[in-house]
This record gives sequence, structure tokens and C-alpha cells, in this order.
Amino acid sequence: MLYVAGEKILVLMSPLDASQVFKDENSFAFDSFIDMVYRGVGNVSDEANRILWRTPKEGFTSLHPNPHGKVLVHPGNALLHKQLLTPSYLQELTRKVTGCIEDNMQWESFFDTSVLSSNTNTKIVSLHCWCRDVLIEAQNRAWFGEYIWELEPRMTVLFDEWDINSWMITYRYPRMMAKAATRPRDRLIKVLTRYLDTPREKRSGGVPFVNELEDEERHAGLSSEDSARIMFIILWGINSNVQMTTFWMMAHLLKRPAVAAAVREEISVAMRTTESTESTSGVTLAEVVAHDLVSCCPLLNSAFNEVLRIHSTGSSVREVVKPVRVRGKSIPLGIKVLIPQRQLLLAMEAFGFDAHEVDLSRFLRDKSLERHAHYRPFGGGITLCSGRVIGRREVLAFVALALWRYDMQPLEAGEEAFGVKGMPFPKLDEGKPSLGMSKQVEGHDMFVKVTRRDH
Ligand code: HEM
Repeated sequence: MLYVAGEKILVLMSPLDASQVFKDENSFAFDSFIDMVYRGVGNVSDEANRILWRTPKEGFTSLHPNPHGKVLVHPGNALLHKQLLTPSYLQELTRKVTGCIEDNMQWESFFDTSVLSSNTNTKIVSLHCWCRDVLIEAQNRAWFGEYIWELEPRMTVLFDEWDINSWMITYRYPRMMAKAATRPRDRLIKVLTRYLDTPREKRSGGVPFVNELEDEERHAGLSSEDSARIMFIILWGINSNVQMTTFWMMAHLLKRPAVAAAVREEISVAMRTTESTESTSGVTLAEVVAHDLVSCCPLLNSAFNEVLRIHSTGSSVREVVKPVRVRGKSIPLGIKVLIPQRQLLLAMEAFGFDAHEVDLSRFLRDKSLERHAHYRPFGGGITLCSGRVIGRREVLAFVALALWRYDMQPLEAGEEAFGVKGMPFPKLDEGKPSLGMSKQVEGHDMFVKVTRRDH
């Protein structure tokens, strides 16, 4: 048991205990944390908070069947799960988002904000900004349509500023000292509010979830601004983990050219098929990503799994709401329970004596590791990540396109090219809370020399 700011927290570090917590949703609840995030991070109004938690007995009616008498927060979550887990919705989302990633990965489309220096044949890019610009742009365009970019062309940078500084809010910094977080957050909420206040014909092209959630929230009586605050929280979850997983996966592959070359060889058959059609809509890439890259490229997927293992620093949290026993000991009501990822994912009894080392082939050599009780990088139970399928697809799409289209060479510490100096390999920041994937220590990055590849 830990005491933090006078509060008792039960920290569980065994996979068996974690399993019990994930299975028993009635005793270990998550609602108080949703409430905390909506109020503390999204800053929803008191009135909105009342509407979000109003039961059917208190007047809440859903637009969807609600046999279990849930409050607005839950059907909203169910709509997100429908978007992410129903095959036809997921397929359409994959098509849209990989199409956007493919567009953004063209030589001519590199964002100015990613390129530090260039000539006709070479670009020096910040890996952090390249992943951020390609993926956040793609995800927002896929989810909301083109119009969101007309409202705020600096969306990727604002989102990054928020993500990097969001710990100031989770650590409850005084308002005056947390402006680096509140400024980008408040701007993004303003953009989303304007988006929701725009007639639908003008903001078409997004996924059904956005309109479905908006309809449900308006029906329940939420204002545009409070709906935008909730969308903002969801968007944060969507953007942060994908961007960071891609960053770490690219960084580790670029540090190990032999493994990167083997991955390039492994993806070549699949990637060649994307070039044999005239399609630029992403349909072919979407199919290749969903089938070939996920199912037929074991080294690529092993690298992805290992990066999740090494860089997940999030925790699952619950509150005890019913009398319950853990290992025979009764746990009082109201106790918060924390299951940190990192200890489980670095355990030697699960991953071997070199569990702290990065080995991108680890999951290729031992395929059973992916199902190991210690390996839950997407959490479990009610908070098991519903974006795990699309998340993997997006990361693999970026990595495969980068390896297939470009030769990339990281600038070593002290090495200089085109006036840009390289830096040491980025370090993971263990001191700040994360939504799952760790960030790098602020200011750490990898600068990469990128040229086009002939194949
Ligand atoms: C590779 C990328 C991703 C990683 C590593 C990741 C990781 C995680 C983790 C660790 C959790 C929390 C588990 C817990 O509290 O027990 C989580 C939850 C969640 N993630 Fe992800 N995630 C990724 C991508 C995505 C994407 C792309 C989406 C949406 C499009 C998404 C949507 C969610 C949602 C909605 C939750 C809350 C649980 C739920 O209701 O599904 N994630 N994710």
C-alpha cells in the first residue's frame, strides 16, 4: 500500500492480481477516474458534469437502446467501441487513415514543421516532428474531415504542446504555472467547439462516431463547448499513443540498420503490390496493412511488440466500490488500485535475463510471449484499449512506408549535416505520467537524413 497526498493506494504488481482486477468490473470500477479526467483535464462545466452522470431515473434518455440504465458517459463510450471494433466501421476508418498517412509520407508532402534543412535530394528531419505531423494530421483528417484543418492549420503542433505539457494538469500545477498546457488545450477546445457549431454539410468526410456522439450529447442537453471538451479528451488518447509508438519503433529500427534491412526485405512483397495499382486513395495500402503487414511480417510485428514492452509506462487504475478480497486480504471501499505496466513488462521471470534490453526479434523467437500474462501493453478489462487494432495498423503503415520509400540515416551525436547537429539516442522520460507509451525526455529527438530510394 502506498500513501500519496494522504490517500491510500494499493499497488499491484503481479499478473495474477492484475487479472483479478481486470475481470471483476463490479468491485473494481473506473467511473471515478473518467469523472476526474473530464473535470480535471477537460474542465467540463458543473452543469455538463451533472448531465454526464444523470441516470435514466433522473431524466437521462439515450438515442440508443439502454437496457441497463446507463448514464451518458457509457453510451458515449459504446459508440467509440462501435467505431473501433465493428468490422465495417474499422475497415472504413483504416481506409481513410492509411490513405491520409500515405499522402503525408510522399516526398513532396513533408510538413515544413518536420524538415530542419533540405536540398533537392535530401531532407534532414526531426523524427519526433515527422511522426507527429504525419500521424496527427492523418488521424484528425480521418476522424473529422478536411474542415478541421481550415479551422486550425497548426493542429499538430498545438496537440504536441498539449501532450508534452499535460503532466502539469495531472500533477495539479497552479493555473498560473500550467499555461504551457492550458493554452494549447483551450485553443483546441475552441477549434472543436467551432467545428461542432458548423453545419454538417460543411464539415463532412469524418467518421460516423463524431456525429453519433454529438447527437447523443446534444440530445442529453450538453452544449457544443462541453461536447468539444469530451471530444478533446478522446482525441488525446487517439493521438498520443500512436505518435509515440511510431517514434520509438522508428528510432530503434534506425539504430539497428541490419534489422531495418531485414524488415524492408520482409515487407517488400506486400509493399510492391501497393505500387502496382494506380490507386492513391489508400484502398490498396489499407488492405496491405490490415492483412499482409499484420499477419505475414513476423519481424515487423515483433519489433512493434518489443517497442510496446520497453516503452509502456502507463498504469491501469481502479477504485474499490464493493467489498472484495485480494490474496485473502479484504480491501476497504474507496481504496484506489494502481497496476503499473512497467514492472510487469520488464520482469525477468517473464522475458528473460535481458528483459531490460531492447531486442526487436524477441517476439519472433518466442511467439508465446505475446500471450504471456505479464504482457498487457494495451491494459485489460473495462479499460482494455479499443484502439489496439487500428493503432497497430497506423504505426505499421508509417514504418513500412518510411522503410519502403526512403533511405534513412540518423545523425550521430556530434555529427553535422546541412547545418544540423545530431544528438544522442533519445531517453525515455520515466518521471512524467503517460497514457500508455512514454514520451522521450523533453528536447530529446533523433535527426534523420532522408533520401528517396529506388526499388
Ligand atoms: C499503438 C497505439 C496505442 C497504444 C500503445 C495504446 C495503449 C492504451 C493503453 C495502455 C490504454 C489504457 C489501458 C488501461 O487503463 O488499462 C488504452 C486505452 C484506450 N485506448 Fe489505446 N492505445 C493505442 C492506440 C489507440 C487508438 C488509435 C485509439 C483510438 C482510435 C485508442 C483508444 C483507446 C481508448 C478509447 C481507451 C480506453 C479504453 C476503452 O474504452 O477502449 N487507443 N490504450
